[in-house]
Amino acid sequence: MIPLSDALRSAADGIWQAQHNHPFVRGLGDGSLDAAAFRLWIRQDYLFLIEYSRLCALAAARAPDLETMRRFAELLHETLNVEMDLHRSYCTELGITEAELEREERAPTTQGYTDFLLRSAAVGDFAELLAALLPCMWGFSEIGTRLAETGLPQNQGYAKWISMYSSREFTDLVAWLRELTNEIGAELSGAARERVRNAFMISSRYELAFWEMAWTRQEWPAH
Ligand SMILES: Cc1ncc(CN)c(N)n1
Repeated sequence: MIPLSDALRSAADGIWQAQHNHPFVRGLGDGSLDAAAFRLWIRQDYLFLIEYSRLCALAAARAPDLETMRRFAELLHETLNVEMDLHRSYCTELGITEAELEREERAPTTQGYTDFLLRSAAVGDFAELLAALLPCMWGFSEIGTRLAETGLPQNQGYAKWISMYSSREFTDLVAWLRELTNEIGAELSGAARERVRNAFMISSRYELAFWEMAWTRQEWPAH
């Protein structure tokens, strides 16, 4: 039987291709992305990563064995310290202050996506949690790798973004997550496989919606 991660990637191919073709992603790749769209993305993604860290912590807590627990603890550490550090350094460069970040509220897409991820972790089984998390890691890795293959843009900030998500560490984490998904997938019944597929599709749609949110600058009036 086809490994579960390949089956999921294939089911979501249309959504993933739309991400590769999205003007925000293309603009990162060729350096033409409007700085205002990137600023909005950074602020919202910082809020996303706080909730995503909770998801990694829940994944560690619900992991079926010690090795998986250790790997999710590592992913949590990487997210809180490496990935969020990158965002903090962008904020400094772009003149976004800590106070501004603290005032930032989750836009509906960020809210919907993070609520979905944490709901999957709270009421789904471990396989659903994993399927909801997988597009977050794999999608960024695939995008970063493809953009790196076409050469880094002149814009240093966007080049740094691409280097982070195409890095060896990030690619290795995705390879491990895919392996874990394939192992767990081999044991799943038909109904459980369907729930896993649903979770993967929903996260993939939210990934696409997240680029769109930043591209169309879905900002909300401060109250
Ligand atoms: C929305 C989103 N999805 C995934 C990633 C990669 N951790 C991210 N930074 N932001």
